[in-house]
Amino acid sequence: MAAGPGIVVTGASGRMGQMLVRAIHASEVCHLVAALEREGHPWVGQDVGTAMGGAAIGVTVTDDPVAAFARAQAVVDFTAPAATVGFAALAAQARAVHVIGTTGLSEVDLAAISRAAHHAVIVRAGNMSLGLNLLMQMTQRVAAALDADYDIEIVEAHHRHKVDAPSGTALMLGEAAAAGRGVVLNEVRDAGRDGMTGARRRGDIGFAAIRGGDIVGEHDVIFAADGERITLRHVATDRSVFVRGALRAALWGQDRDPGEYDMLDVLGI
Ligand SMILES: NC(=O)C1=CN([C@@H]2O[C@H](COP(=O)(O)OP(=O)(O)OC[C@H]3O[C@@H](n4cnc5c(N)ncnc54)[C@H](OP(=O)(O)O)[C@@H]3O)[C@@H](O)[C@H]2O)C=CC1
Ligand SMILES: O=C(O)C1=N[C@H](C(=O)O)C[C@H](O)C1
Repeated sequence: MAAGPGIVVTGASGRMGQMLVRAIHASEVCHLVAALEREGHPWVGQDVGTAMGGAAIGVTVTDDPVAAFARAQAVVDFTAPAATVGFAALAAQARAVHVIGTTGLSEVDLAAISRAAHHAVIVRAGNMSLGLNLLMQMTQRVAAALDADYDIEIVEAHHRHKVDAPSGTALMLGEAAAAGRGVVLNEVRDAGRDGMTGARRRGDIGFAAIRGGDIVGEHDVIFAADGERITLRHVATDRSVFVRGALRAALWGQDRDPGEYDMLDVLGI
């Protein structure tokens, strides 16, 4: 008899997807009901274990989200914005908990996700690790304690394959800093400096992105004043921290009321 909630992994061939499939297959508190890939993907129709280069695990990769979600209690989704918005509506129809790790979502995407959350539980976070969510709280506290003499800059580094910037995590940290300071991030956000930018505007929150090699995810929040500087730093060295958080969210979301939640809710911090 399979243990715990049944979970669908979307984007099963991706960096996060493959780690999630392995973790759920090895878990004693949940089980894998389906591995989803897009139509035409070479893995569709193969056993997901074999497709990943290992032993068969008895779950065939499918391109049919409706049938997959109908058998699931949770959908764990680290894909791309267009896919995630579609999955949110389908997961809500199936009343499955939708755990969203996908970043790069637009305001329009977020509004669609909020609509889906009227009917089902959605847990969404740009970073699912415990350490980063703690750093977010610290960022808010430090920002609340300091005035705008302390320039806030957020520097993030990721692998060469990452397609969005600033990272979802950097934006979460920016929101936390803005909340601490009592301002609206969109009114003070300064991302992508290049050329004759002029001097830094007092009160802005700046973002800078580094892309290279296999960097998993590194974030610095810098509070720079005349004569001193504070740096809060989180370094992820292994994607397992995100996998752990996502599965914790999938379990936590069972039997909750419909709505939008984040990792602070899940972690209770
Ligand atoms: N919140 C968090 O803690 C974390 C968030 N992330 C985020 O998760 C996302 C995925 O990251 P990562 O695993 O590194 O990326 P990958 O590119 O390795 O994997 C993405 C997967 O999603 C699939 N996919 C993309 N578009 C669609 C679509 N329209 N329909 C169906 N499947 C689709 C891809 O398939 P195909 O190859 O066919 O395109 C691929 O299998 C990113 O947004 C990243 O920022 C990552 C780590 C942690
Ligand atoms: O794309 C990634 O890899 C990651 N994306 C997330 C983000 O955009 O912040 C989380 C993590 O940093 C890894």
